[in-house]
Amino acid sequence: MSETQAPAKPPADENYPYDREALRAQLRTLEQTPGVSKPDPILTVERIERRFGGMTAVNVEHLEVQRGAITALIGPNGAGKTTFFNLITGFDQPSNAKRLIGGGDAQWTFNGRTMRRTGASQAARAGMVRTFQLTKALSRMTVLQNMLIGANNQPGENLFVAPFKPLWAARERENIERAKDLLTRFKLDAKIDDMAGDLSGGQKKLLEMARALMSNPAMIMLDEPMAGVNPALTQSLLDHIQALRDEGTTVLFVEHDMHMVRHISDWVVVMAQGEIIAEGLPETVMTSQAVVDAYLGAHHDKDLGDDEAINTAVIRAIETEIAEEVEEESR
Ligand SMILES: Nc1ncnc2c1ncn2[C@@H]1O[C@H](COP(=O)(O)OP(=O)(O)OP(=O)(O)O)[C@@H](O)[C@H]1O
Repeated sequence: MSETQAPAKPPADENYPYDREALRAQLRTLEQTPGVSKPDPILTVERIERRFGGMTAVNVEHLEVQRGAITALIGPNGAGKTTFFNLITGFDQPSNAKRLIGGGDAQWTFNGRTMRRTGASQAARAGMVRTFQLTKALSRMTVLQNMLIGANNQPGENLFVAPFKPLWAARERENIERAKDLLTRFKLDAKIDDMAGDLSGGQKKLLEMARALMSNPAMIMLDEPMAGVNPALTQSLLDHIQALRDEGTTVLFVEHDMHMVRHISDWVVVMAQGEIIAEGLPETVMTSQAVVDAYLGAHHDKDLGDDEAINTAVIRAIETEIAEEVEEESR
């Protein structure tokens, strides 16, 4: 699909009015408290827990993600954001998962479908795909081969289709066409036959995003899309994310870059020590006392070394915000 072509709406969202301002106006009326109900949630999470030994990495009581919005999930290092992503997309299982005998009561509903112990490929088929903090482009495969892995109607996966060449050949052609359209859109078409390992860090991020879109998901979950991306590609990534939302894809992303969070998100969810501690509009939530305490509290007894540079930037961003707010109030 070229940038000028009308985008195909995901079928799951055909009734959603993709009007950003109307959506934002709706969100502005919501109470800014953890677990607040959304007008039209695509994802609703109930009581999901993940413990590693004696440590609770995730303990989310209730969270709703608004359909058609860009929601940022932020929080200090170790807050549980990636683990939460892993649980929701079936890359990990909750410690309180429902089992036949015993087990807990973790449950989440995606697009009207109840998920409990769903595997990653089932989650992707349900319309929920994710990217990873460290890009997972398969470096010894070409860019096109990487894209084809992202298609969820791979002919070889289906035992009934695989023996019938005309059927799978048609699907293969369809997938290649879609891959080419997406690569054009992400300006990677010239690299189609290159090895993925030869792409720059930023291009690998774009490839991962493009690959995730091969299955035309209703929701894309991006884990730190900006990490390691050079400034030249930053704007292009931001534009792509906004374009996805404008086409009706729900976006949930984890990010440490506060500029990006403020710039593109419609709603912000804040995690600390595994729990959702705040939710709200990007312009206000980051100045809430609970959020400031979570960021500063997580590090008050710690020497911030070089490897904590990202985190330090987050803290600085929040401190600047507070200073600006105090200055404004004193005027
Ligand atoms: N496989 C694992 N085994 C043991 N502990 C784990 C495992 N995965 C995550 N943890 C721990 O769970 C907690 C939450 O980690 P997680 O990576 O989800 O946080 P995060 O908010 O994504 O952090 P960051 O912003 O640094 O990526 C951390 O204390 C981490 O050390």
